[in-house]
Amino acid sequence: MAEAMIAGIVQSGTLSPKQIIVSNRSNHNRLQELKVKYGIKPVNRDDLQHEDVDVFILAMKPKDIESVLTDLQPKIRSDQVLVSVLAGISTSYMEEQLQQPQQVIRVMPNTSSTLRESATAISPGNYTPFQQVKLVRSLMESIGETYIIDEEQMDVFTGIAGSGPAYFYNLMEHIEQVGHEQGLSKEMARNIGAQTILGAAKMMLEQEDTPTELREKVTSPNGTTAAGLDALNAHGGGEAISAAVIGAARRSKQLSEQLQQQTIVHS
Ligand SMILES: NC(=O)C1=CN([C@@H]2O[C@H](COP(=O)(O)OP(=O)(O)OC[C@H]3O[C@@H](n4cnc5c(N)ncnc54)[C@H](OP(=O)(O)O)[C@@H]3O)[C@@H](O)[C@H]2O)C=CC1
Ligand SMILES: O=C(O)[C@@H]1CCC=N1
Repeated sequence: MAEAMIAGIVQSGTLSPKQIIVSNRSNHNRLQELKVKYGIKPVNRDDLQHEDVDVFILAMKPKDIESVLTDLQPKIRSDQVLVSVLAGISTSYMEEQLQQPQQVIRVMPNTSSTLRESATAISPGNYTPFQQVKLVRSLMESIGETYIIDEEQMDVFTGIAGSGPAYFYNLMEHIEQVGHEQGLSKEMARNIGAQTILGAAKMMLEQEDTPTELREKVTSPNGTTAAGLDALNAHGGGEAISAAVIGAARRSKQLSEQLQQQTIVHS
């Protein structure tokens, strides 16, 4: 996810690559790869000059957050903003762990950040002034559309937009396969599938019509689309998508609850 954000931010010109300092746990080759590809500044974790950083963007796995915050806590000032992209990690959890009125912002981007087409949610914590929210929002705007939301909506946002690209890629895997089985080259099936998703997405964004109206305009009585939709519904197509969103949102909530329980056990 970090690479997707770096790619989008560098492309946008919002920051120069030299302003982006990238660190990780141990994979030096990966840092060098990012340096060659984007011109960012790689830094070993232990050599990071924390006082020089305006915005920390945390992009490790949720299971690693506790140790990262414990490590950061004595090294950061309360006016430095911590932005977390971690699924299921609440701002209140971060604030508690940091043991001072720390500026934190939770965001949920997606991998389409690479092409500056993310749908990114933003929820500030309790101690984050508006100016910092504005700053982080402008950074997130450089990788796509942004939405400031109540943090309680973050789980479902994650289920739709954070995880969502994978549902469409999964759909495309099926389209590629069935197109190929029915006589198209895989490349042709992939391209026409992707162009069809792109066209439908643009119709949704640029036309006033509801999804239902748009669907009905494609569907001639007793025609091909009706036959396709009947098959889709018979196989639980629509419900499957709802279940995917709910499953991902539930997992986001669960990640948060698990950490909260661990904190109670520790204290
Ligand atoms: N993938 C996605 O589409 C999205 C992911 N997210 C969130 O982004 C986060 C990262 O996911 P993803 O990019 O897939 O995961 P990856 O496993 O690809 O990346 C995790 C990175 O975190 C680094 N890391 C781990 N521990 C530390 C540490 N203590 N200090 C510094 N760096 C550390 C790892 O470094 P090393 O390799 O050296 O161990 C690695 O570079 C997750 O929390 C996820 O919820 C949010 C939105 C979308
Ligand atoms: O699968 C995950 O947990 C992360 C969060 C959203 C997308 N990927």
